Amino acid sequence: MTVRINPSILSADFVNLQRDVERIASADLVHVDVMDNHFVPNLTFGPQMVGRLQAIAPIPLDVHLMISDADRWAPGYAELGAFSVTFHAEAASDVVETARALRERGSRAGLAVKPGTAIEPYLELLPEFDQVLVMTVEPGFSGQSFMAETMPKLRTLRQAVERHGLDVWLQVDGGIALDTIGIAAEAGADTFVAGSAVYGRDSVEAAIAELRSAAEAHSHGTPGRV
Ligand SMILES: O=C(CO)[C@H](O)[C@H](O)COP(=O)(O)O
Ligand SMILES: [Fe+2]
Repeated sequence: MTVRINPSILSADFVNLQRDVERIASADLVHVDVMDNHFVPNLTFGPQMVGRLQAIAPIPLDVHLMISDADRWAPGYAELGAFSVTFHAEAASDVVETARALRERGSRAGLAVKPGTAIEPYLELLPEFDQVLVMTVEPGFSGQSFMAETMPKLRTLRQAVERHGLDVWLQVDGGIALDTIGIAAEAGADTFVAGSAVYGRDSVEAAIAELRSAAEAHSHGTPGRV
């Protein structure tokens, strides 16, 4: 199974964002956290900044919207050219319509769920999505501790994806570091967001390589895995 490492620029230096985005060129995607101080108690930036990041980033943008009224605002991020746009199930009134609007505009459609949100109601909708994001912390801030109690949700998703032969990426976000990434990989994740575990290191390149090896060692489909 292909492992993807998506550093989160929430842990970057906002005054030197271009420099910090260029430092992670060896990663797969740039994870861009959009927060509105309403859906979550934190505020980052909006479409103007995402448009500039899209113009300068050396790797594609993985936009994670933590904003209310996702149905209304998500399609605009796809129009900026983002590779993927993920919105929260808790913030949308029609997740299928919003996912279709994203795909029509050329982006991968992602559905995110908070730690306390059950995944079962969305399993039959999986073909409408290209990726599902299981939050492994309460959304809002970087540097929080990984919540292992979210792993059963990931196992349920992995089983559903395999059973139906779907190509849906399973992403985790929050508290992913060298000591937790293997737990999420073993539970079925293939796409890993890491903020502080990348930008908190002197060598972000070494951090990305080490996270990738640790995930691959526990990934589904790895030769030798039972
Ligand atoms: O969506 C997020 C927070 O809501 C961020 O992507 C996440 O916090 C990444 O930071 P860290 O890896 O330090 O937990
Ligand atoms: Fe995120």
